[in-house]
Formats: sequence, C-alpha cells, structure tokens
Amino acid sequence: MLTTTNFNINNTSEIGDLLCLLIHSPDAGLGKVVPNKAQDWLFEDIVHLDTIRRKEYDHYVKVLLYFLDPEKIAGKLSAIDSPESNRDFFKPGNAGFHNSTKVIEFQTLLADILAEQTVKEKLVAAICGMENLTYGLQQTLVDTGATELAKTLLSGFLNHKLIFAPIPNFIFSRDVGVAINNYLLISKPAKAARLRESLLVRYIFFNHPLFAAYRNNIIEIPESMEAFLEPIGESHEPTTLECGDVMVVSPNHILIGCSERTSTRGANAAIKLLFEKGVVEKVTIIKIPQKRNFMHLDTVFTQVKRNVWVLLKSLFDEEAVNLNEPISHFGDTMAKDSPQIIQFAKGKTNEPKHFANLEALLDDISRNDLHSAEPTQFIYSGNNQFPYDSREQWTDSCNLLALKEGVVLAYDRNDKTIEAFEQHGFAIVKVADLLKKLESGETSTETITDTVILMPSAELSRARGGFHCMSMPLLRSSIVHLPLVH
Ligand SMILES: NC(=O)NCCC[C@H](N)C(=O)O
Repeated sequence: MLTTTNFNINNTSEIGDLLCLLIHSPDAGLGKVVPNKAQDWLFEDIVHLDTIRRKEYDHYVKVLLYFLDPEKIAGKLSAIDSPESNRDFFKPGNAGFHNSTKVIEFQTLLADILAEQTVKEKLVAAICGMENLTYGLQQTLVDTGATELAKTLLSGFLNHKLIFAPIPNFIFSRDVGVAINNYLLISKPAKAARLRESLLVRYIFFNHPLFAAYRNNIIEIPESMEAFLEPIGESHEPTTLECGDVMVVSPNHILIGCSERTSTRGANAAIKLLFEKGVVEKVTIIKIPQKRNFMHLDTVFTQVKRNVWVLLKSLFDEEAVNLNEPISHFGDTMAKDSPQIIQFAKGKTNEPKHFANLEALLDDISRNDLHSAEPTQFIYSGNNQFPYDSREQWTDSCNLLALKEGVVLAYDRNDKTIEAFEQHGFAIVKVADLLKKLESGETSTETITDTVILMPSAELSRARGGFHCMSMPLLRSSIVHLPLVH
C-alpha cells in the first residue's frame, strides 16, 4: 500500500514548483489498439508500445523524478538503464518499481484498493455493469489477485483474451481529474472510450487511504434532470466535463473550456459547485470550437511563466473571423465556431465580464491575478507562421507542462514553436542531455531557469496529447499568496 506521512493536495497554479502529481505509464492496452477501433478509442493511428515506453515515456518518468523525488534516481541512472534491469524501475507492480510518493502511478493506487475485498467486489461489479459482462466473468474477476486484476481493468486482457476494450487514453491523466487548491474535481467524460478511467479514479479517490483526509473535498458533476429527460438527437446536450478543459491559474481563479468534450451544462454545474463550496472566487469560461483538433482547452494554450503563455494565435484572431464576409453574420456559424470568453465572479454571476480575445484574458491573469510586473509575452504555435501554426498545434506545441516557473516539457518535433521560444530567450535542451548533466552534477534542478526541455515524441504525439495532458498535478508551491475571501 502506497503510504507517506506528508501527502498534501494543494494545486494553486499552473507554474509553481511541481511537487506531486499522478501519472499513468503506457500499459499493455495501448499496444492493443486495432485499426478498426482506433477512432472509437480516440486514436488516429496505432502506436508502437515498446518505442513509446523505452524511447519516450521513460524519459518523462526520469525527468519528473529528478525534479520531484531525486532520491529515487540521482546517481542511479546507469543501473536503472542497464539491460539487466530490464526496465523494472518503470514497471508498476514489479518489485523493482520506483514506487515514488511524489510521482504517483495510478496503477499502483488501483492495485492497492483492489487488495480490499469489499472495494474489489464493488468496483468489479460496477465495471461489469458498464461493460455488460456475464455474471460468471464477474466471479472470475473477483477471484483474480489485485495486481493482475489492476492490469486487466486497464488493458482489457484476462489470460491473454480481450474481455473488454482497453483504456489507452489513461496516459492522459489530466483529463480524468483536477486538483483545484485542496479539492479534487472528477471528470464526467464526453467520450465513451474514457468512461472507465473516470470510474477507476472515482474509486481510487474515495477508497485509497492516501486521499482519506480529502474525502469531503471530492467534487463530482451530477447529471442534470433536463439533460437526461431530453430525447437523444441533434440538440441534446449531456452534462460533460473533461479536466483537460480546466486550468487552475491562481488560487482564486480557474478557467473552464467549453469544447468538444465539456458541455455548457457541464461547465454550468462546475461553476455552481465550485462557488457553493467556496473553492474559488472567479471562473472564466472559454468557448472554443467543438472540433477534434481543439478537443480540450489545454490543446490551445498553456502557461510557461507568470507573464509567458504559449498559444495558437489563429483561433482567437479577429482578422481570421472576417466580418466583411456575409457568412460571418449567419447565426449558426457565429455561435458554433467563434470563440467567446466570459468571466463569472462568485455572488455576481448575473454580471459576467467579457474578454475580446485570449490575449486580453491571459494578460489580465498575468497582471492582476499573478501580480506580474513584466510585460505579458505570447509565444505562438509554429511561430505564428502558416501552416506550421496549426500543424504544430496538432502535435501539441501548446500543451506544455511546467516543472517549475519557466521550465517546461515540450515535444521535440515542433520546430517552429521551439524557434519562437528561443527568440523569447529560452534555453533549449534535449532531455537525454539534461539527464546526463544532472547525473554528472554539471547542472541542478534548482539552478535551471527559462528552459524548454525537449522530449522525444514520434510515437507519443500520435496519441494526440502532450505532457500537460499526461499529468495530474496534486501539489505545487504557491506563487501568489491571497487571503481567501468568502
Ligand atoms: N488534455 C488533452 O488534450 N488530452 C489529450 C487526450 C487525447 C486522447 N486521445 C483523447 O482523444 O481523449
């Protein structure tokens, strides 16, 4: 059972020092995606599992551990990477697994809760109901050991036989839940392929001893009666919210994207719950087009420093929405595709504030929420050059994870965006080189500043998410101190 005496949840920004997060390493299910089901399972392509693990994701685990839990890794890299160790350090459930309490693996927590018989029976029943399995198979699953069962519930494989779909998108742990200050909000997925992930996380948060002190701070989005009484058809809008659409920009302010995945009903329910519980004082809704290439808000922009953001310019470009064209005035086109930004303050939801574009909102956050004294800087996807802007956004140029303010993980394939970072004074370093320098003592995580760490991405990027998507931060150091007003 993963335990630690100093486990805290307090996620108050996008850029404070990252101190604890939840991840899920690519499990066998990712390597079982078949072309026939790729689109239903939210993949445009099938990926090569061994490459994703060895050549890509392992670097992610190493760099995370170096920054968050150095004792696990510093001075041990050659042993960890030796052929004899057979990647044991990276395999959840294995004796040599790192078992970090700072870089926490979901699969470990799942196996832990399945060791408890009553939880195991309830969770297996819930999944069998969801997947429509036979009672006999339900019994077999209950009789399976916790470590093996955890693998089955993730990959769909039991004794080399596929019994239900894998959940290959669980590597994108961001989407399943988000810590907002010391609260945990759980997703209500729009896509069937992501439903089981949400169920597993619900069981983990409500049953794992690690989260015992936070049980009263777990927020779930209920379905609205209006939504389930509506006939399924074109105008039906279920209540959905995926957490890649939620960003905690300051302790009293979160952003919610209304997107392909988060419905206005989902956002509405979240706003009401967050204000009722006193979690935040301000929620800004950013409506983005309901399209695959902008599936979540964090595919369009992320934060790098309190005054630096990376974003796709064309999405909010007023010149791109040419009002001289008659079609731009057609009601439907306006409503469906034009982005909108509306800010609600607690107690004043009937007097929302509007922002003309994303830059105006982000500048307001930098200056007024985060008290930045420097001019706000915008780094654009593809250095704002067509067609690199949209090509690189598709491979997650805007989806960066800050390990600390100004130090971000990014895919190595987005050349023009990387060029833009260089022009803004950032150092660029390949992760393998950085790990070598950390291991030799030539550099340290404390002294590194304003740096983009380039991560190998040929396979990972084909799963359609970047490192922001691959992280669920639970604890960051505070970057602003606000008295909480209720
Ligand atoms: N926050 C994110 O944008 N997550 C990426 C999710 C990618 C995954 N294949 C999906 O379509 O849900």
